[in-house]
Parts: sequence; structure tokens; C-alpha cells
Amino acid sequence: MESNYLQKFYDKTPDERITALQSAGILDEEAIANLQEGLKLPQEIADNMIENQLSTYELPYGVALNFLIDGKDYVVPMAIEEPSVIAAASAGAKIIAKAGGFRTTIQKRVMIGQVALKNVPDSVAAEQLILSHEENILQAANAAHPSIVKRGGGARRVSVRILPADDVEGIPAFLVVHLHVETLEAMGANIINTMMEGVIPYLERLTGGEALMGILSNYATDCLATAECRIPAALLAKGEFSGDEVRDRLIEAYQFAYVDPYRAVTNNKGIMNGIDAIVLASGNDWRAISAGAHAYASRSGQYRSLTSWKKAENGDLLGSLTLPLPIGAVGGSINFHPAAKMTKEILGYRSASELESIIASVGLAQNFSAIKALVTEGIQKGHMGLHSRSLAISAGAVGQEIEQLSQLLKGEKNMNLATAQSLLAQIRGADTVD
Ligand SMILES: CC(C)(COP(=O)([O-])OP(=O)([O-])OC[C@H]1O[C@@H](n2cnc3c(N)ncnc32)[C@H](O)[C@@H]1OP(=O)([O-])[O-])[C@@H](O)C(=O)NCCC(=O)NCCSC(=O)C[C@@](C)(O)CC(=O)[O-]
Ligand SMILES: NC(=O)C1=CN([C@@H]2O[C@H](COP(=O)(O)OP(=O)(O)OC[C@H]3O[C@@H](n4cnc5c(N)ncnc54)[C@H](OP(=O)(O)O)[C@@H]3O)[C@@H](O)[C@H]2O)C=CC1
Repeated sequence: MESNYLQKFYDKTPDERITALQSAGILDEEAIANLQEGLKLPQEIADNMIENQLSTYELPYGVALNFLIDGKDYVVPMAIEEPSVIAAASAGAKIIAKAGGFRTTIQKRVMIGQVALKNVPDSVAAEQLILSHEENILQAANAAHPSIVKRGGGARRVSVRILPADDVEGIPAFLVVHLHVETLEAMGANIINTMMEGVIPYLERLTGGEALMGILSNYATDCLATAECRIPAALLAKGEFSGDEVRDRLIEAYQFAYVDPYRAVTNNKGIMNGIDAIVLASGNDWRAISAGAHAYASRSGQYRSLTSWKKAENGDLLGSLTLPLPIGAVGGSINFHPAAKMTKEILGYRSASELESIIASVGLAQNFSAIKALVTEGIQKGHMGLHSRSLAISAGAVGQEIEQLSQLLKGEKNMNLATAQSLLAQIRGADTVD
């Protein structure tokens, strides 16, 4: 990719940005036409996607730059309503690219489905029976969804969890059967749900229990993605802070988010700023990814930071993010939603694993930028600087007033709606703005 074309990207108009991406070889003529038309979801498709559909809900669709991941350059599409997220991702990725980029490790993509059985007469004996009949269970599951087996995937393993009764809360015992399934390029929710319902009759006969439900688990602990980076302290200096000081403060920010759930939730919201935005842009199920990520943050019994920042022996900063990423490169609306198709084209990803690498790297860059801002100049300078345009629009500014009011707001100590409305009234030469 010829990255010179992408310099000062954010100072360009949307049309100039599209031309820059064309010059960089990222967009072809058809993609350009689609972007200029606005990635509209046709009414007929929208009406068939959900129930009781009335219209469509639009979000801005932009790109974060500078992502060097496993030696490959990416321009990363994001769909998001919040200002400064794309700037922060690009800023973090730029520093990390200077340090050699992100390295990722993607676990073999295995998803988990559950059947919960109740009233099992002897749980310990049932567990043994299930494990000794593993082959039959796998066969029943694969017979329920033969096409994924033909593609080279399918159910691979069975495991059992005995959840004892809780007499205090009046909760009965459950025997939970997990099926570990390779869903290949799909997230696999429908594949797994079909399989789980397919094995229920056999499990009921085998155990003498009664199935409560069969369903995919969004806690995809067999589908983990890790992104890492190693940044020399010299690249971290900011304002009055030396690179060593910023590194140490970043590590302390991580330590704070490790020990305090109140901080960890905000820290992880910052990570999900970027992750949700690319997951949404890719047409994937962002509720599934968010639910799994937050559960993974609680895996030790306490909700903690999803990222870790540590000091290497030579003084470099080491960053790492691991989370479950059961996304798909096919399935759901990925292959027909115009924005999801555009995201596939811009990223040029060839597999769900490659998309996982990109998403995990975005999360790490996002956290790096957010906590770097927090421990140096504070969040408001960068975030509110970019938020000023949204505030101007909220105050009622239109056309050239938006830029004019946004510039005035940046000079104000209290950048809020009341200030924006008062400044807009001054611009218009009026006492108040309706
Ligand atoms: C905003 C910055 C990046 C400025 O940071 P900066 O260092 O002043 O930026 P810069 O002007 O030196 O530019 C550095 C690079 O940033 C990018 N960049 C710079 N400006 C733009 C722009 N307008 N549009 C697009 N990209 C931009 C761009 O890549 C640029 O490189 P260049 O292209 O110039 O060579 C920084 O202050 C920052 O990262 N802040 C964090 C912002 C953030 O995290 N926002 C999320 C919303 S707040 C929140 O929800 C989460 C939080 C914070 O609570 C999470 C937590 O608590 O952990
Ligand atoms: N708890 C949750 O998260 C739930 C989520 N969902 C929703 O389910 C959807 C995701 O389910 P999912 O099963 O992934 O999607 P789909 O059922 O939409 O698509 C998966 C299908 O794609 C086909 N396919 C084509 N090429 C491949 C390939 N290389 N690898 C794998 N499959 C391929 C397969 O069909 P074939 O082999 O027949 O051609 C496969 O069954 C999302 O929309 C999600 O929102 C639904 C229920 C619960």
C-alpha cells in the first residue's frame, strides 16, 4: 500500500479521502461509486432482515489508518457515532507501527454449544456415560448439520460440567453438556443451535434427564485472539512527560484497571469503542462479541482490564490484549449488507482468523491511545476537541456555522451545550437560540 496518499487524511473532504484510498489501491471504481452513493441498505433487504421494519438507522462509516498487523498494512473501517474514536485508533496504531506493528496469535476457531439437563438421576454416572458415548454424540450433532462437515468442520469434542444444586437460592442441579464445534469461516450460532437441538433426544435417553435448552454459548473461550505490541519508551514522550514517564504511567493505568472494577469497566469500554465499531462495520454480531469480552474480563472472579501493559527488561513497553472473538467471514448479513461488503473489500481479509487479528489489534490501539491521553494531557483535550462539531450540531448550528462554532468552542473552558447555544446566538447576532 502506498501510504503517502493517506497523509493528513483527516484534513481532506470525504471525496478526497475516497480518491486517496483509490490512489493507494484500496478501492476500485465500483466501491467508489457505492461509497459516494452512501452504502444504502435497500428497503427490500431491510424489511427481510428484521421484523416490523419501518426505516433504516444510519451511522457514520469511516476508516482508521496506520495499522501494521503481522507485517501487513490495513486501513480499518469503523461504523460509530462517537467522535475521537477513529482519531485515537489511528494515533495509537501510528506509534505502534513505528515500533514494528502488532503481532497476533489466533486460536483454532472452535465454538461451544450447551445442552442443560435437569432431573438427571445420577450426575456422576451420567457424566461417565456421556464421555464414553462421545462418538455417538458427535455423530448425532454432525448429522444435524451435515453441510459444515462437508466443508471440513463439525463437532469435535464433548465435555461435561456438573453444576450442583444451590439449596439456599432454591436452584436445582444441572448437568451441562458442551459440544466443541469447528464452524470454519462462520460465527456458527445457527450451525451450533441446530446441532444442540439435534443431540437433545439422544442425551435425554442416555442420562435419563430432561433437557431445559440447547444453545450456543457466547462465552467462546475456545476462540481466543491475542494482539501484542512492543514500544520503545522513546516513542512515548508527550508534552512535559518523558517517554519513560509515559511508559510508567501507562503501566500504572493498567494496574489501576486490574485492581479496580470501577476503572476496569471504563478501560474496557474504551477497548470496545474500536472493537464494536469494526465488528459492526464488518456485519458481525457485536452483542455477541461484547457479551463474551466482558465475561472474559471477569474470568478470575473479578472484573479486570482486558489489556495488560508491562515493562520489558530493556525498558520497552509491552502491550497485550486477549479476548474471545467468535466473528464470521460469512453468515448473518456479512455477504449482503452493503457496508459489510465494503468493509471486506477495504480490509481485504481472506479469513475469519485474519479479521480476528485486525479486531484484536484495533482494541489494543484504542486502549493505548485512551490511557495515554488519560495519564498525560487528560481525555478532554483530544476528545472534546473532536466532540466540538457534534456539540455545535446539537446546539442547532448548520452549514458554515458548524465549523465556526466548533472553533469558538475549542477556546472555551466549559465546552457544553449551554456554551454552544450562547455562542451560536452570538454568531447569529441574536440573544438566544431556539
Ligand atoms: C485525539 C488524539 C488522537 C489527539 O492526539 P494528538 O497526539 O494530539 O494527535 P496529533 O495531532 O499529534 O496526531 C497524531 C495522529 O492521530 C491521528 N489524528 C489526530 N487527529 C485526528 C483527526 N482529527 N482525525 C483523524 N485522525 C487524527 C492521526 O493519525 C495523527 O497522525 P497524522 O495523520 O497527523 O500523521 C488523542 O488525544 C487521543 O487519542 N485521545 C483519546 C481519545 C479517545 O480515546 N476517545 C474515545 C472517547 S473517550 C472514551 O469513550 C473512552 C475512555 C477514554 O473513557 C476509555 C478509558 O477511560 O480508558
Ligand atoms: N447467541 C447468539 O449469539 C446468536 C446469534 N445468532 C445469529 O446467528 C448468525 C450467525 O450464525 P452462523 O451460523 O454463523 O450464520 P449463518 O447460519 O447465517 O451462516 C453460516 C452458514 O454459511 C455457510 N457457509 C458458507 N461458506 C462457509 C464456510 N467457509 N465456513 C462456514 N460456513 C460457511 C454454511 O452453510 P451451508 O454449509 O449450509 O452452505 C453455514 O451454515 C448471526 O446473524 C447472529 O446474530 C442467532 C442465534 C443466537
